Amino acid sequence: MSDLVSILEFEEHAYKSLPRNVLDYYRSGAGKQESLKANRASFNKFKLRPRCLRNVEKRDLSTIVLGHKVSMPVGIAPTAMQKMAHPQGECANARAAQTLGTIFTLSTLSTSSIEEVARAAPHAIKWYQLYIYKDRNVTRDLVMRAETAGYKALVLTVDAPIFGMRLADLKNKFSLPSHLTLANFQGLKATGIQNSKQGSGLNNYVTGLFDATLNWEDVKWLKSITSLPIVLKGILTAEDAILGVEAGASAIQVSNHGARQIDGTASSIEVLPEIVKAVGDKVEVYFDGGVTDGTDVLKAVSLGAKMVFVGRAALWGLAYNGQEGVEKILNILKSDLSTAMALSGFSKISELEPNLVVHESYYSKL
Ligand SMILES: Cc1cc2nc3c(=O)[nH]c(=O)nc-3n(C[C@H](O)[C@H](O)[C@H](O)COP(=O)(O)O)c2cc1C
Ligand SMILES: CCCCCCC(=O)C(=O)O
Repeated sequence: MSDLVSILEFEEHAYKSLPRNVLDYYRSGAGKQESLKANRASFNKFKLRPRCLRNVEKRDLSTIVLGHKVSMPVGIAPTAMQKMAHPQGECANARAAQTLGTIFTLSTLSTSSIEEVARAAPHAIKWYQLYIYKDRNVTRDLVMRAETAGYKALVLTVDAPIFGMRLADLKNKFSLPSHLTLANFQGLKATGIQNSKQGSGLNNYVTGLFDATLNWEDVKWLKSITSLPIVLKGILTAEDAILGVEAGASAIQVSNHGARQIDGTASSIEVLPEIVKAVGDKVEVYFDGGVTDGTDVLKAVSLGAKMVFVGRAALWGLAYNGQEGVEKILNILKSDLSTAMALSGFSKISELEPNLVVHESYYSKL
């Protein structure tokens, strides 16, 4: 059992143990990384208004997401190429989600295949994150494979028509190590991702294969080829959230992609209230970005997020010691959330309300 007690300690450990090009790929944001800093720092702009004397002895953190019961409103966001963190990569991460009874989202750019992950964690609630390829037959095939393997939702990432400006990756000529592959594409050449001669190998790959013409018609097309619910991930405005609902999305994931796409956006937590106000009565709203403890989760859920996802935190757990490390970070978030709920006067997730959280400006206006 590790003696690490917080996500930040797992992060510190990963900073010391991962090879530099891998660490830089995982930790970096785009551009000057202002949004990256804001994702974490902005949680402190929202203050809790804890209530007292409300019998919080027994607490239930479970909730229902797209019809599936999860043990807590914290799940795992898609992150690419997890075998760079640990040899068991996505399979270990998914098994940890299975142990904790929560959602694991598999990236299109995974180093374990759709089917391998399904076999490794048959009882986990698995969602499949989709990037749309220029060749729609490639995309259609991924969707069919995810359906057949028992994934319960498609998470369409909509904030990545092209690659963000990630300076460390450019400098490092980031490449996927030669012993690893993008496991969903065994038959396809992973154009440019390995052994990059110039710039980020991932950027070279994305520029060659991803479809920058992507638009709202493609969401309708996706809906026409699948019976799975569609989650739109990467929405940052009420306008797009409304278009998403009109296009048939079942849920909206508020996210700035861990601040890796465009720098200069507001933090995810600052954006959340706008999206909840626009579509929160029509579809489920999820959240990711900068979560490192239970009070972050408590604030996001109180502001209307049905589910909160962590990206980097799970990678730091994976880098520490695979499945066990991810279980540890999920358990930390769970017990931290339980404590934060008790100390705020709440026993059930469904009781959490916007009134528990105020923007810091509230106190200066009194
Ligand atoms: C190393 C890394 C790889 C990522 N890969 C993907 C991906 O393949 N697909 C995707 O939709 N989002 C991807 N994301 C974004 C995450 O799903 C999520 O939005 C973000 O990590 C949340 O912020 P956090 O890392 O602060 O928790 C990635 C993020 C990181 C850090
Ligand atoms: C067009 C963006 C593709 C990035 C692929 C992996 C990812 O989402 C990330 O590194 O972030």
